[in-house]
Amino acid sequence: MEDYKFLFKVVLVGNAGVGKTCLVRRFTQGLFPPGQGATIGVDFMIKTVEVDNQKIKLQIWDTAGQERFRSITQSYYRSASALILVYDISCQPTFDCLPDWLREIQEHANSKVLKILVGNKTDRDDREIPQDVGAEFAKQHGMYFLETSAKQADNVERLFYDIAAVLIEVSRKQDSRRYEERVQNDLYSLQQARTKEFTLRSETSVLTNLSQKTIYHPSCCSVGDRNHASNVSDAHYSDSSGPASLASNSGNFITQQ
Ligand SMILES: Nc1nc2c(ncn2[C@@H]2O[C@H](COP(=O)(O)OP(=O)(O)OP(=O)(O)O)[C@@H](O)[C@H]2O)c(=O)[nH]1
Repeated sequence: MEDYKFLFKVVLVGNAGVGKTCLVRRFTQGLFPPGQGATIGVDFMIKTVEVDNQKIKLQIWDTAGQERFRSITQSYYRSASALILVYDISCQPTFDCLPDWLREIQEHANSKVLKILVGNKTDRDDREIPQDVGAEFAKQHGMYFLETSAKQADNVERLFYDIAAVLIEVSRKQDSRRYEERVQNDLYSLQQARTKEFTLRSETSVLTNLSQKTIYHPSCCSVGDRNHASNVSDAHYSDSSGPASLASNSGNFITQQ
């Protein structure tokens, strides 16, 4: 049986030809495939990594960038833990399309999905999008940012390991939030139960006091003036809400020590 502590689904999206498949194959198989053909629909690969001595299984979904597959690929966004949005640093149109991709993501992915912007093909010397422009775009849209080269294996391992590390952190926080909520709920129930028990006990003790030891003094009497005291059975109070409102009655109720 495979032992792993976490399983995360990571989905790559972005224009056709930006290098999504090459990034996945570089990471999972350690190679840069020559003459990589276009992806048809979706493809997936699995790689188990180790972060903080824990085995993490990454299920990596490589989607086709071509428009005609869009309705198929969109359906894979929903259950993704992380979405990697890739553009080609040497191809301006792939960067210009990013807002459209973000709209797609917003429409079809979970609102809490981890989003990572990747500028691929840094090995090329015909760069069209400066690094700081990519970084600024990522910042504006609450995304992590990294530039990579699938060809030269630059930052590819780092990309997936960083994602795994962040997802573990997010998952731990969710676990501890869930744990805190559970503790809060338990504490609340306990408190409710205690309050109920306490109210019952105080009601019982007030009633016991009333029936056994409490004497009534009209408000003109001084406390302890036993000459005016009568047994509780003579005490009258008009508030039908019972023992809890006794203290506010005009007469003084004094408990004999
Ligand atoms: N120079 C360079 N070329 C790359 C790099 N990554 C991918 N390529 C090339 O870019 C082309 C497209 O790569 P793919 O990985 O098929 O691109 P894709 O984004 O998966 O494309 P679709 O499957 O059509 O969506 C191929 O010719 C790759 O050899 C890179 O880091 N550097």
